[in-house]
Amino acid sequence: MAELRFDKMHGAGNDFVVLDLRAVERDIDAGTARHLADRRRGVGCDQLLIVRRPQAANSLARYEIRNADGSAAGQCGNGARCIALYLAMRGETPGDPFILESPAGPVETVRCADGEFEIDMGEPVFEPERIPLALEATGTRYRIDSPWGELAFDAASMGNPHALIQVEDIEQAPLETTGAWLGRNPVFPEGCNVGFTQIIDRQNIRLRVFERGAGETPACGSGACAAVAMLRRKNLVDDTVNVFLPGGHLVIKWRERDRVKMKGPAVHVFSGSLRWNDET
Ligand SMILES: N[C@H](CCC[C@H](N)C(=O)O)C(=O)O
Repeated sequence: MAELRFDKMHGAGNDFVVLDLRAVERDIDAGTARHLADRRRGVGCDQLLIVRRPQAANSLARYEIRNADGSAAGQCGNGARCIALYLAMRGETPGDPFILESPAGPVETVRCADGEFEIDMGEPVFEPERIPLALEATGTRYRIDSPWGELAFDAASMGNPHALIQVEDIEQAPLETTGAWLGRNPVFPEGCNVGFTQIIDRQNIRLRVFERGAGETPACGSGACAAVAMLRRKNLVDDTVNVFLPGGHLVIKWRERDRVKMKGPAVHVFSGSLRWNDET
């Protein structure tokens, strides 16, 4: 029998099981991740966040991400804020900005006066081969034939792949059909998180994301970063944008050729421990 202590947390409703494995270097395989993420047989979450000892001298901790389907992910914006809160709750964070190591590279974290966290999420990547996306843009967008007709989208990486489809009415966005279809289409060799956005004005957008390995989540931090960068690059929004997702509100800042800053909430819900027969 295995026993694991965990913390249940969320960032704008995107929920996580946090496992602090800094003292016990053990792997968490895809099957274990799926078990922990199972909302009936396990604890239940969109992603599993595994806290590891830092590798870089100037970082507080390293984190790994597993989606609910057990697949590994390269970045998790809402998760980064939750790890920052997790460390702050243990009195491990200094007053000034501190570095966390994500699979996509270092992210700098600041606790704001209102208790939220601002994370420097790094630079967005637009080159298709680095997303990766096996498609060339036609004009300023990518176009692909789908069962529902031609689909036009933008694409970028924040350390994980994102596509963005603009819609007139976010409530009617076809996440479970078009979103699911594009997210596992072979043009994205590693799959993709598919965002649907309705632009309200230059400082406000609505966003829903069908996430790779998790389905529609209440919020997606890296997806919000990618969406603002893609829209800013086409001069459809300003440098600072309120992103309204079903689970909450994030503030994203990006100037061309700069790093994306994301500000948002993090909540600790409960701690617990789980025993199960890990030979399953
Ligand atoms: N919810 C996360 C994204 C998880 C990314 C994962 N779905 C993938 O890239 O496979 C966020 O707040 O950024």
